[in-house]
Amino acid sequence: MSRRCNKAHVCAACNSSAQHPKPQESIPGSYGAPFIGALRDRLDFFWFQGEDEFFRKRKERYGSTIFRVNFVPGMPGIALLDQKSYLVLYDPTKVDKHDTFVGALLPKTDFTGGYRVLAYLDPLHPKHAILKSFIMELIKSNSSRILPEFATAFSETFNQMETALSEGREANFSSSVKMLVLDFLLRAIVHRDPRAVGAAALGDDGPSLLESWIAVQFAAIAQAGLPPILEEIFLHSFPLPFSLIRANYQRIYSFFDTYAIEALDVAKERFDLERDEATHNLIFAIGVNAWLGLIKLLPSIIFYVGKNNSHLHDKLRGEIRAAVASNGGRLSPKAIESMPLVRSTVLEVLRLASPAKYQYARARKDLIIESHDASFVVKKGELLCGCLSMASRDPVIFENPDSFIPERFEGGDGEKLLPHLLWSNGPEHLHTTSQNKQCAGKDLVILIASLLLAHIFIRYDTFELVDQPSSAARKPPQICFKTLQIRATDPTSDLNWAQRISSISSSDQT
Ligand code: HEM
Ligand SMILES: CC/C=C\C[C@@H](/C=C/C=C\CCCCCCCC(=O)O)OO
Repeated sequence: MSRRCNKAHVCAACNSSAQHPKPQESIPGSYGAPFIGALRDRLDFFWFQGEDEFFRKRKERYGSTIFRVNFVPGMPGIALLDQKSYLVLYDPTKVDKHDTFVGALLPKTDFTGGYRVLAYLDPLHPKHAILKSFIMELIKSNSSRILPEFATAFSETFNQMETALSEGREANFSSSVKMLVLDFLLRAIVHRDPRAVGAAALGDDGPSLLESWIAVQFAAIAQAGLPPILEEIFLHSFPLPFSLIRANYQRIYSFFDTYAIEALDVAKERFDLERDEATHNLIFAIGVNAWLGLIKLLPSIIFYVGKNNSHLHDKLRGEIRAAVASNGGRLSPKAIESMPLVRSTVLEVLRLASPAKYQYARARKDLIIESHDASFVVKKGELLCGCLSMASRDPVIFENPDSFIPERFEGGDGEKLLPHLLWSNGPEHLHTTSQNKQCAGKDLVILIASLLLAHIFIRYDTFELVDQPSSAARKPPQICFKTLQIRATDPTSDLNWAQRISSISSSDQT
């Protein structure tokens, strides 16, 4: 339940109709001396403070959730850290999303076949609606494949997890999720198993090919876990050339060009897209938009549920198994819709750990932007940067903003918070369209994350995670299973529950 503001202003959070405050003289903060200021901020961001402290310290120093600062790799902009100012990023009459997918960082189009792909286009661009509609159509037309293909990929992965644990090896989900998600996406949307024998097969190389293409393309803002001096000199100081990964990208392109036959036919016949442009857009949508987001989100789901095991596991297990049982033992779309705690848990993880941490845009005209207690003038063309992890913890909106509360989004009070859940580049209660920049996979993401939890608590009674070593602070945490407590076989069937559910899901088209 959001708390009432007690400040004199128009606030989206408490909907009061008080007078707008007069815009303050200037936005607090500074960019520092040319080059030096940007370098200092970059070193603070990556090394001396880290992302969270970087913004938290400046918010306290300036006494404002809106301030000027240099964003990595070195672009001056205006940070938006509260839920009120953040909403300007979603107003196409006020902001221009052209070439702001990763702020002012603009990888060469060599990485995407010479095209500026969908994620970099403003909704007013003539190609935006066509390309967005193409991706949305692929998700919609493959909806019947989502549940069975996820069930198969899940089962393959967790058979490996169980084998690793039984042999005393590490059961690293952060690593195995990369193949799980890629297998699932390519089988469901491209209709081709990446490891099926063929001239353009990816084999087991899919994840590493994608990682190399992403790492070089976005090196300037990546954190590779190298020693600071090496990372600063070789990754953050100048753009890396496409030639470093040309051969790898060619393999990815060949796979899609050879096997994405139905998808590329849809591109041509329904949207009149040339094959080459459609292929590069499809690769980016699957490889960056979908795969990169999901391989970060799914381990976070496991981490947050795993670290809160005991009572939450009992409640999730009870809800999931009851929903499946009341749907004829089928993990059907209807069963998924009967899991309010699963959905709320997924939304809470997306609030606390959204994989897309920043949203950028440029002021389309001179603007007044407002926080909960101040307003400022922004000049046309200035870069705005929404810091999602701060806005998602706005204390004006969320009770106990830093706490993981799996029930937070359940029931009537939970529904009232949906306008403040911003992970998909738009409020959760609104919908993706070809005219906005909200995530094309918004509903698919929540379905996939819900399926992960459902399959976990169908196959296992509970699980434990290996504690994170503190020394791994700078690298992304590795989520590893310590135990997977398999559910007892069902006495009424010669199949155990996991096998039953997988077989039913694969044949279940309802
Ligand atoms: C956890 C996973 C995901 C997260 C956190 C996420 C989040 C986002 C965000 C924040 C944006 C807007 C980026 C910007 O313009 O600033 C976006 C755009 C997009 N997402 Fe996702 N997404 C995820 C998964 C997916 C999936 C599974 C798909 C399916 C193909 C997808 C397709 C897209 C596309 C095509 C766009 C560009 C939309 C446009 O430019 O209008 N995403 N996503
Ligand atoms: C991290 C991707 C999360 C969700 C995908 C989403 C939108 C992403 C917006 C910006 C991410 C740009 C890629 C940055 C990669 C940096 C290297 C790394 O962290 O691995 O689209 O659906």
